Amino acid sequence: MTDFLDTLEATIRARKGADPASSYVARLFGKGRAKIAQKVGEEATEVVIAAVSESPQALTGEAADLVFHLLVLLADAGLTLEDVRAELHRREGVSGIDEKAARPA
Ligand SMILES: N=c1c2ncn([C@@H]3O[C@H](COP(=O)(O)OP(=O)(O)OP(=O)(O)O)[C@@H](O)[C@H]3O)c2ncn1[C@@H]1O[C@H](COP(=O)(O)O)[C@@H](O)[C@H]1O
Repeated sequence: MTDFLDTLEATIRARKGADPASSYVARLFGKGRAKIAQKVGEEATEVVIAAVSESPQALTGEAADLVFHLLVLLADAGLTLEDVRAELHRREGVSGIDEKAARPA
């Protein structure tokens, strides 16, 4: 699973500068960061709707759309899944409750 996400990430990165007539990802890159971010927001909203009122299959599809568009946004920002993995790894074992309590007032 992780390997496939790495492959997808590489495919997305390779679409920078590709022909927008034949590549959805190239078209998205061409629209710019704000439009890509907007798509992530829209897909997140669709995840929320599916989670509360649709089937598990619908939620799976919307979650896939969200992850895919998030990968495009990360690539546009020059970030990688490895950056996200490293951040999650850094947080490993730190309870969200403890982390929040330690924040400056
Ligand atoms: N995983 C995906 C993937 N998931 C969703 N989508 C597309 O994302 C779009 C989202 O649909 P929407 O209806 O929300 O968007 P829209 O109406 O097209 O866009 P708006 O006009 O609303 O902004 C659809 O066109 C989907 O086909 C994807 N497009 C591509 N991929 C992967 O990216 C690879 C590269 O794609 P291309 O760049 O198109 O070759 C593909 O081989 C796939 O592996």
